[in-house]
Amino acid sequence: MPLTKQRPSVVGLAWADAYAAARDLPTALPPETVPVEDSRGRTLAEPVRAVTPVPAFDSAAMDGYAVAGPGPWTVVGLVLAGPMDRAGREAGSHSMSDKSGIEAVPVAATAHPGARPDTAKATPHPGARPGTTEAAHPGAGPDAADAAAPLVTSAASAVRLRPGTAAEIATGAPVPGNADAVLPYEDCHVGGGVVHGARGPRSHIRRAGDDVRARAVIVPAGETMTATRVAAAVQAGVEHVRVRRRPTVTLLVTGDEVVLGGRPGPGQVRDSFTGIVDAVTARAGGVLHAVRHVRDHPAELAAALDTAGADVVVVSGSSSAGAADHLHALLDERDADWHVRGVACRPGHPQGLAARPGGRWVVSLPGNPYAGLVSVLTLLEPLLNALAGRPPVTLPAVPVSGAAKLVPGAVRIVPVRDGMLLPPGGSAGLAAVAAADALAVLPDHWRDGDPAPRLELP
Ligand SMILES: Nc1nc2c(c(=O)[nH]1)N[C@H]1C(S)=C(S)[C@@H](COP(=O)(O)OP(=O)(O)OC[C@H]3O[C@@H](n4cnc5c(N)ncnc54)[C@H](O)[C@@H]3O)O[C@H]1N2
Ligand code: MOO
Repeated sequence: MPLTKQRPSVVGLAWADAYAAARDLPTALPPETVPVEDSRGRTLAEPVRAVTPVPAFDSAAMDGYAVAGPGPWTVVGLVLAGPMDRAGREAGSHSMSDKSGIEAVPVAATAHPGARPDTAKATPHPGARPGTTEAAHPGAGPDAADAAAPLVTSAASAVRLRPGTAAEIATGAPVPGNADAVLPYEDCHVGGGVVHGARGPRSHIRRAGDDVRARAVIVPAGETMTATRVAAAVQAGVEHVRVRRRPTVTLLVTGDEVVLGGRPGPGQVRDSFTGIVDAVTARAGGVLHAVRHVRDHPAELAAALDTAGADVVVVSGSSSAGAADHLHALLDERDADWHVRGVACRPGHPQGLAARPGGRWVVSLPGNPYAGLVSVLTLLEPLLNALAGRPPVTLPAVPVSGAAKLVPGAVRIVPVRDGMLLPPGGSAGLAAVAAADALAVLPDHWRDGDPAPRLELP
């Protein structure tokens, strides 16, 4: 850069105003519908509502016996977890006779091995209290498999137990209609096909809709989907969600001296920005579509700007006043609307944010790597958050300790670790910030121990 030009001074928009402009000016991209399984990291344009209640049906919370009326209870069958029509479809079905204690029930023609407690071997259930169980639960022995058909079904929602009867039941299986409770194996004992025990204070029945009612909001609009939220939505029968379109980013890496890969030769430097822009773009809900190297020639940069075809074009280098810095002139020629053109901060003051006609954005990063990182966090991240439809972020103010050389009329942005200032590096190096867990934005009135806005490092 020509040495005759004026020395750079820290002038420009206040840092907090620059951050707020990037965060508040853009409007969210339009919504689209995607399968819920693909929605992780996407921002909701509409709330996710339960399609089905959770649980979807009354189900057993414990392995044991579903009982109806006062005890003791004669065991009349076995209810397993599974598709509601599984037993009938797989094994053929018929109605249980009135003697069974169960009314109008489609049941399987073949018994589950060991389903009848009175034919089961006298082996205690592993979880049962010692001495309380004299007969076994399902799977007790092959002799039982040959026995006459008992109720073996998962269609228990259609099943109604008569008072004084019980159905052995698995956790998660649908509870027969008018069952009052499930007695866990541990709280009862079985002899001669009869369950003895007393109901405790809890029914051990999960009622349909206990967790979530149909149509209830599971995740509100504006929230970002996570793996946990996807799982909650899937559990409630959700198949598709309305999310904001992801903002797309193209990174134009300018500079004849910059190489995108390999070991730099004499006079060359290795690009520092691709990984940082990729990580922050993903964190903000966007997607880095393309990275292009652009030589220091105005026509080449002009062509790259005009063909980028992304919602946001990030240009590294070319932010300043040097003979090879063409970005500002090119954007002025293209009627760009500069919202930020220089920020009162150190490092990173030459950064900028412009809107091009047609709703596309340009973020200008200073070429010095630490300065560029500051600008990624000051302008690019809040811009992408807003385009992705995320709610505006108020940066946390976290106490910072140590000594810093403050900048009158501007902020100094410094690496911190566990709230302690680290020895500062220059604006061109990244080693100092590599030791940090965040950046602190120190105003010129900051004092040791004062809180300062915290920028999370990618
Ligand atoms: N006369 C003035 N000179 C400078 C000013 C000023 O206001 N007046 N500002 C200084 C500040 S502050 C910064 S920051 C830089 C900004 O420079 P540019 O954005 O124009 O970038 P370049 O001049 O192309 O490069 C600066 C420096 O960064 C290296 N660089 C560039 N791209 C990359 C990359 N992708 N990866 C790693 N390093 C990169 C480049 O090699 C240079 O060393 O201007 C000051 N000068
Ligand atoms: O601000 Mo420059 O961004 O000092 O290196």
